[in-house]
Amino acid sequence: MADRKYQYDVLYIGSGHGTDGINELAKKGFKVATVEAEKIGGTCPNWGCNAKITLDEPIKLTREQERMKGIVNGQLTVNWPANMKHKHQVIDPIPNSLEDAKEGAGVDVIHGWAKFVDNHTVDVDGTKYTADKIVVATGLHPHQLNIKGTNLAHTSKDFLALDKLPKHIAIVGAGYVAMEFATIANQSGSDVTVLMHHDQVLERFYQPFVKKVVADLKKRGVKFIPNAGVSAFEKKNNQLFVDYGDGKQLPTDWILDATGRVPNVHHMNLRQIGVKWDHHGIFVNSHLQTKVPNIYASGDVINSSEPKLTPTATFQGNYLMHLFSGETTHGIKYPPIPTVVFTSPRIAQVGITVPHAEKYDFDYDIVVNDLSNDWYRQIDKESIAENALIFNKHDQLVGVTEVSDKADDAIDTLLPAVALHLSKQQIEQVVPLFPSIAHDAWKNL
Ligand SMILES: Cc1cc2nc3c(=O)[nH]c(=O)nc-3n(C[C@H](O)[C@H](O)[C@H](O)COP(=O)(O)OP(=O)(O)OC[C@H]3O[C@@H](n4cnc5c(N)ncnc54)[C@H](O)[C@@H]3O)c2cc1C
Ligand SMILES: NC(=O)c1ccc[n+]([C@@H]2O[C@H](COP(=O)([O-])OP(=O)(O)OC[C@H]3O[C@@H](n4cnc5c(N)ncnc54)[C@H](O)[C@@H]3O)[C@@H](O)[C@H]2O)c1
Repeated sequence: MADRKYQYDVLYIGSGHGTDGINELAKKGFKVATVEAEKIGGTCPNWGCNAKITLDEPIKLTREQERMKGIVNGQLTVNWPANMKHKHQVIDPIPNSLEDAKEGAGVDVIHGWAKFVDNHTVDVDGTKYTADKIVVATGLHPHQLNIKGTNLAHTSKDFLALDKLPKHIAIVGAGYVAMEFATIANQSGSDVTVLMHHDQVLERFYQPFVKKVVADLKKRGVKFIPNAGVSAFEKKNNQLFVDYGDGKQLPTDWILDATGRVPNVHHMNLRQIGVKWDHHGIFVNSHLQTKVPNIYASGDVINSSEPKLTPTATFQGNYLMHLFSGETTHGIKYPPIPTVVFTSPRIAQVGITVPHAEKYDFDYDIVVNDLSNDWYRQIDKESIAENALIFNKHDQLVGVTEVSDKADDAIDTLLPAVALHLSKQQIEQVVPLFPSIAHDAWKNL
């Protein structure tokens, strides 16, 4: 532990998943604090994963009921205000309960905006705190298009707090946020148009699977405009317009700018104290150390090729806890990080991707399975259900991608095989219960 020349052994800026491990560090006897400018817990619980998945639950249910039509009678519809009320009931208590848990573990929770005074001192709204080590875990904020009328557009955070669902929503971008929110809004009764930058949706995902999801959304009335070239947002007589293409205008009631997220690195004096960053985030070495040796970074704010997701942030936060407590001196070594787009059906993947396996086809075998014929998928009539399994030359599963209503669970189930490089013999020793998604997923290996 550090000498007490500083108030804290470790001070974290931010309180999201990039700071996971902080409670354990406190329980190990370290003096630690977290500074949070907004809500305790950061993006994921308050205006990211948890908030979104709460709104998505009724969407999932209506889709399932639709498939079971004639067996389950009636027509389910989503009541948006009730769905939003339920989201508030589930999500709003989270910051307080996280704060209680932190304080219970011995973490000091400081509310306010942190900026560096020097490499051991942080100023929070006029009060100074000193620490031996400081972790910058400040995350990202939504990118805003630099075009005329940009202030007329809203962010993912605004969507997740909409009291009333607009009749028409224009979504700019075709990534995670665009596709998940297009699914939720469309199924809740809104008319949705997606304005794409190029001609690909979810460009980092296996395109044959993405195309199935897009075709399904189109059937449900979502419109996609490729290569839209959005140039301005306007308001005339209470009506909003998106200017795109060559003089075209899309009338709309609400605009969602879903063009990505950018690092929270400004107004903190990072450059002044020597921490280096660019528009992808803060540069760190394999110990998550910035150019200033006692200052570290964790979570989305890091400039890294790892996906900017909660599991990555949690892994980094826990790594720092082990590093600071002397339990490791090694650099961080990432396991395969899974990811899922919560459309309906979902698209999930982990490990080696299909395009990579196709490019290096001498190293890999790709097995594509149409899962819609599996009896287990037939029970709830999944018609879009396919996976691609990627094996290396030792017959070990090294990557999976799946499109289906159960893709998230199926990928999670197969994670140990991918992460631990299980052999065929080891896989035979895993006996999932039956019937289950785990059994269905493991039987194809
Ligand atoms: C709409 C949406 C849906 C998502 N869904 C998923 C999902 O389903 N699954 C998934 O894995 N990931 C999802 N993500 C991504 C996930 O939320 C992030 O990867 C994760 O929250 C990153 O955690 P973090 O701690 O790095 O950053 P954050 O959670 O963003 O925390 C950073 C915190 O730092 C605070 N802060 C910033 N600057 C300062 C300062 N100077 N002083 C004090 N505090 C400061 C901020 O207020 C913020 O609370 C989603 C993201 C969004 C936007
Ligand atoms: N399920 C999940 O895990 C999940 C869900 C939501 C968000 N997230 C996280 O949040 C991040 C941000 O999500 P996102 O959807 O905002 O970003 P994204 O990077 O997934 O997608 C951004 C989209 O905006 C488009 N775009 C970029 N510049 C544009 C421009 N000038 N005009 C029009 N379109 C433009 C891109 O082509 C892309 O389609 C994700 O990368 C991910 O890390 C994760």
